[in-house]
Amino acid sequence: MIEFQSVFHAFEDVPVLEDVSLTIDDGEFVLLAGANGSGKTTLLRHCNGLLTPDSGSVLVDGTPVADDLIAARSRVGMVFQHPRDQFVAATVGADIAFGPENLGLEREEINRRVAAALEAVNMTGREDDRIEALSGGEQSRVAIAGALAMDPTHLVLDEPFTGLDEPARRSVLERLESLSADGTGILLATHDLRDVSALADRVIAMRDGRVAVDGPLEDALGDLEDLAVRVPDR
Ligand SMILES: Nc1ncnc2c1ncn2[C@@H]1O[C@H](COP(=O)(O)OP(=O)(O)OP(=O)(O)O)[C@@H](O)[C@H]1O
Repeated sequence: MIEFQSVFHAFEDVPVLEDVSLTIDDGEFVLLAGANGSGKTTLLRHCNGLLTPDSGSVLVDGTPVADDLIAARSRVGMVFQHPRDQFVAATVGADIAFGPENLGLEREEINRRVAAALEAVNMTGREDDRIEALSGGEQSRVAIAGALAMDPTHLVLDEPFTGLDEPARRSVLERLESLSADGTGILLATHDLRDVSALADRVIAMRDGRVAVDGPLEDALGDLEDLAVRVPDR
């Protein structure tokens, strides 16, 4: 479970998160919506300690993130909006293997996880490709694969479908759906709820750093339209 307890965060005295309280349960698939600048990325970066609250707490499975960063980072898989920030190796296979290697897993298990993660993003057999030679969409898929290979208990994704072609998007969505069914909590930030709405248990929408909407999508549609979020046709 990921829990925000009355979290405040400011950048240079400008408040960006104000009194954010929410819980993502295991196996719950939650969409995080809101206009540009409403605080989505800032919220996501608190889930594994990339940012720390000015006041309030963020807990992962009951432990404050700030008390055990390593535990939070092994439990919460993070996919950034700009995947270039995320790579640590020159080739696809080496990059995806990096996290599982740090967990001290056996080579056979690492190879299995890399292959499964590549399959999930429709890139089977691309282990030896150089990351810098990949297209933007392919790099996004490698970033998602890197998070999947950690087998995290929670996945936090910031606009993961930007630049993905249709087969890749569908493949990633299917993988997220099955992970959620198996108990992985998923928090996915997006401006566009149309593609993912069928999977989501709940939508949280931010307005000016505050949670403006939190509930099942069907209850929230009217409010979401006011928040510059693309919603499915009714
Ligand atoms: N490192 C930073 N330093 C100063 N201000 C920042 C920083 N990061 C974010 N902000 C500001 O915080 C506010 C919220 O930004 P954030 O990236 O969380 O919004 P967002 O909802 O994810 O937006 P988008 O939909 O455009 O990705 C913005 O006004 C932004 O300019």
